[in-house]
Amino acid sequence: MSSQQYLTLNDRLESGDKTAALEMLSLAASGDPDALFKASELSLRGMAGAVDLKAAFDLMRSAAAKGHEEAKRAEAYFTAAGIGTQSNPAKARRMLEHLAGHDRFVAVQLAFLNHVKCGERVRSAPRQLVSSDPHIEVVQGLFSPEECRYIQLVASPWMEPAMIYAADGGHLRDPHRDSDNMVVTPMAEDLVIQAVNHCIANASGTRYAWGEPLHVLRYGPSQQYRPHHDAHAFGPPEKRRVATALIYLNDAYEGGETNFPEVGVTVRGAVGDMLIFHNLTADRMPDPRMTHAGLPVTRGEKWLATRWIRSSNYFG
Ligand SMILES: O=C(O)CCC(=O)C(=O)O
Ligand SMILES: [Fe+2]
Repeated sequence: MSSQQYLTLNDRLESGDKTAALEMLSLAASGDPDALFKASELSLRGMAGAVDLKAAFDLMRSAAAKGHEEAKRAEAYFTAAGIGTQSNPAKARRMLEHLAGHDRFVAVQLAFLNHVKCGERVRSAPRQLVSSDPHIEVVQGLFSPEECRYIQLVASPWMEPAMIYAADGGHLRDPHRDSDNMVVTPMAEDLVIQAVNHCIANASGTRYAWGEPLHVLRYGPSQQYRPHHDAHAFGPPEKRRVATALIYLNDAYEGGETNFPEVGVTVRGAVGDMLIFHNLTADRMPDPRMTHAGLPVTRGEKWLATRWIRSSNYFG
C-alpha cells in the first residue's frame, strides 16, 4: 500500500505544485518505493531539475528492488529501450520472462511478442505516395489487425479527455480536439509497443529514439481534431517535429478522414495503414501546407495511434 506521505505529495504534483517534485525526490531518497517510481518519471521528464536519464534508470531499478511491480516491468522496458542504460533487448526479455510467472500482463505481452510481424512487413508493404511535395505517404497494412487491437487493449483503461497544460500548471480541455486520448509513457512502453515504434521508425526512415511517446486517440460521433499543425517554430530546429506517423487502428466508423486542406488531400486509412507526412520545409520551419485535421466522426468510434517524430533524440 502507498504511504500517506506519498499520496499527499502525488496529489500536490497533480495539481501543478512544482515544489512537490523536490519533496518527492527526498521521499524517494528515504526508500519509499512509490516515491522512487515517481522520482524516476520526474527525472526522465526533467520535472525536478534537468532531464537525467541515468538517474531515471537508477531510481526505477531501486523501486523494482523494493518490490514495486510496475517498476519491475519498467526496469525491463528501460533496459530494452536504452533509457539511462545501454540498450539490451535480450536482457530485457530475460527480465520479463522472470516476471511472467506471477505477472499475467507480462505473460500475455511475451506470448504476443512472438506474433509481431510488422518488422517483416516494413520492406514488403505497398506504399501509396499521396503527395510528393509536400511528402504524404500511406504504407498499407504495415500493422496487422491483431497488432492494432493490442494497442487498443493496452490503451483502453487509460483513455481520458484530451487536455493541454496551462501556464499555471493546471489542465484545460484541448481547444483543437475533443477526442479521448492516452500516452504510452516510457514506463508503460512494453516490448510490443517498442516493436511497433521501431517499425514506425524503420518504415519512415527515422530513428526510434526520435519519436515522442506513442499517443492513442479515440473519437466518438461528432468528435474531431480541428485543423492544426504538428510542428512549431520555436525551440531548436532539431527538436521540431519533422514528421508525423498516424496508424489507423480500426475502420468501424464513418467520417473521421484525415484531411489536408492546403494540399487538397483526404485520407481514409484501412486497419493497419500508416500515414506518414513531413511537417517542415527545407529550412526546418513549419510548412504552412501541412495543416491537417481529423474530420468529425459521424458514426461509430475511430481509433488512431500517433507518433510525432523529431530529428534528434526526444529524451535527453
Ligand atoms: O485524427 C486524425 O486523422 C489526425 C490526427 C492528428 O492530426 C494528430 O494526431 O496529430
Ligand atoms: Fe496532427
